[in-house]
Amino acid sequence: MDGKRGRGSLGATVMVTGGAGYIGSHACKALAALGHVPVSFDNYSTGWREAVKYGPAEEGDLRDGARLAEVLARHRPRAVLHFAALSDIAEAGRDPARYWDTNVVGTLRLLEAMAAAGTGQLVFSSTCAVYEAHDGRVLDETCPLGPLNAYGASKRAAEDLIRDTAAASGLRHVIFRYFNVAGADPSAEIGECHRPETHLVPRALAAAAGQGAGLRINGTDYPTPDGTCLRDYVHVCDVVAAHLLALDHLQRGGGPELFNLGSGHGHSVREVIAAVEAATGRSVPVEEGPRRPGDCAALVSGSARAAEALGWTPRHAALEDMIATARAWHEGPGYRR
Ligand SMILES: NC(=O)c1ccc[n+]([C@@H]2O[C@H](COP(=O)([O-])OP(=O)(O)OC[C@H]3O[C@@H](n4cnc5c(N)ncnc54)[C@H](O)[C@@H]3O)[C@@H](O)[C@H]2O)c1
Ligand SMILES: O=c1ccn([C@@H]2O[C@H](COP(=O)(O)OP(=O)(O)O[C@H]3O[C@H](CO)[C@@H](O)[C@H](O)[C@H]3O)[C@@H](O)[C@H]2O)c(=O)[nH]1
Repeated sequence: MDGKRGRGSLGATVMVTGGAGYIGSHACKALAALGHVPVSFDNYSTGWREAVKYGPAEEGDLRDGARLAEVLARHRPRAVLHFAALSDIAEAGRDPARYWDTNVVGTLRLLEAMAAAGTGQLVFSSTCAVYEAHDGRVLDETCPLGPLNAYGASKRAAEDLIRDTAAASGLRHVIFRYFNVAGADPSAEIGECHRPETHLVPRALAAAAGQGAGLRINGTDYPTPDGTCLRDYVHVCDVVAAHLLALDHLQRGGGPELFNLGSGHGHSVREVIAAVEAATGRSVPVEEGPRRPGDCAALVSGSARAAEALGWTPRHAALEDMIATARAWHEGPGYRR
């Protein structure tokens, strides 16, 4: 995995909240490959125990301040990568309180515990769902905030909480707003697996493999070239590489930063389906359904700021690369069927 772009000093302990999840497990693998010790902190609500295999596993809930304090005191990490969250856009619309509880209250508990333990570096996973809908326009970090949905609202609140806390305490932090993360570890050791799965790429792969009832396209009447939503897909290994660069930035004494992470290209739902069909040689059975609440027509990233400040460029920006690695994971022995 090419997380080796960010080097930093060897042997640092880094706490990874959500280390059993999709992106967090890839971060743990990349950290361990560089000689760091990734301590996963996870309650396994959407993640998997067997994905925690690159460092110590600490079971715990973000909202449990005493448990966080105990884990931070024992491992004394140099930094925290904070991935743990709930992130199902449709579910957030149905049950916003649960999202604010985990994503905002959980982040507050983490910040309190870090302050008490003297852990002074944080990298936070935010989302492009914090932006206002600007259909067709490339979104950079200066674009007005919406947010687009209740999930985005909880992430925006968590961002504000981090910024206010940092201003008062000197906590050094980097906030990343990811676009749509896709793909898998090229060795197919780990990958994306949620139950239920809501994300387009794994759902299309499952449909191509004849698993489940086929794929519903959420809306075909958007003002886009083929009527379906355009999203900016970014490879999970590129996202992780940016986190390693952020850790270097913080370790060098770098100040607070906010960066989008995307590949800079919009792909429609129909294009993703066609790419899955091309990769698998199988057709994806689809039905056309209504729009999904909380969606907008287009979300495409401008990531110039991360390139300039961190030297980050996506190395796997081609959709085919994301689908090939996701497919290898989906069809390989590690996938949970
Ligand atoms: N996947 C994407 O496309 C995407 C895009 C933008 C932002 N993000 C953000 O990136 C982060 C990681 O996303 P992911 O796709 O890996 O999600 P995921 O669901 O695979 O991983 C989240 C992990 O957090 C854990 N978790 C949830 N609530 C917890 C709690 N209260 N205490 C402890 N652990 C808890 C889960 O068990 C899981 O292992 C999230 O913050 C998400 O909002 C993801
Ligand atoms: O069965 C499906 C699944 C998805 N979609 C559509 O495909 C697009 C991508 O959806 P999905 O893969 O579910 O990702 P998002 O819901 O956009 O959410 C991801 O991307 C967001 C940024 O856009 C992040 O904020 C979230 O954390 C992350 O989960 C959207 O237009 C969906 O409506 C379908 O049409 N059918």
